[in-house]
Amino acid sequence: MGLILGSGSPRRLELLAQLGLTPDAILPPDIDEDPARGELPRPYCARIAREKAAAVTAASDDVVLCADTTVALGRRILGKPADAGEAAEFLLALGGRRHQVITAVAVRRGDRLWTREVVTAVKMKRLSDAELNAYLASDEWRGKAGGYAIQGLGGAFIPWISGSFTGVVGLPVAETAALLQAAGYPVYGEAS
Ligand SMILES: Cc1cn([C@H]2C[C@H](O)[C@@H](COP(=O)(O)OP(=O)(O)OP(=O)(O)O)O2)c(=O)[nH]c1=O
Repeated sequence: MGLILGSGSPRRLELLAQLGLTPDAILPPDIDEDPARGELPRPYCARIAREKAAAVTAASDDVVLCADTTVALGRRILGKPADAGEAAEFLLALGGRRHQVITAVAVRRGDRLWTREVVTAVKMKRLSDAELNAYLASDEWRGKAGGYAIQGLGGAFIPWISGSFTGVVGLPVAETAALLQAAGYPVYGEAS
């Protein structure tokens, strides 16, 4: 039985390492991540994680781990900003308010699938022009849902969260360990 990380996110690889796990292969899936018209953030995030898991080619006994992180501002889905202008728009919309960060995890073994959605409430302070400009110049917004990363410079804008810190970063480790165990993967060395 091999562990396949179906993700190109370096954060997910690091968070897996936090559990003491190293994947046997890293196979980032290539799927269309556009939301459907009117699709709400949580079902969208769960759907994308499932589609990622389905898109990874693996042997029937391999365990495939995929996830998707979506920032939700009310009913609005904030994906990865296309450019600095969009990142600025997201950060101005998020500042001074609470939003939700959803990470859906999907574990597949053969045709069996185990999934969890982890929702974390996050408060971002209202950003001054200097803070916004410094953050845009840092490039840390690139490739991050909602245009920020709590684990970097962006952490200075987050005075409060309620939920899973590792979920916000991209892979909630407690739930991931439970899903891998449910799929029979020996997280703590035990076979099943
Ligand atoms: C909100 C937030 C998101 N992110 C990142 C995690 C994810 O990598 C990214 C959301 O994009 P995803 O589409 O979830 O993942 P990805 O494209 O990086 O990788 P893959 O689809 O191959 O698994 O945003 C942070 O690193 N910190 C944060 O605080």
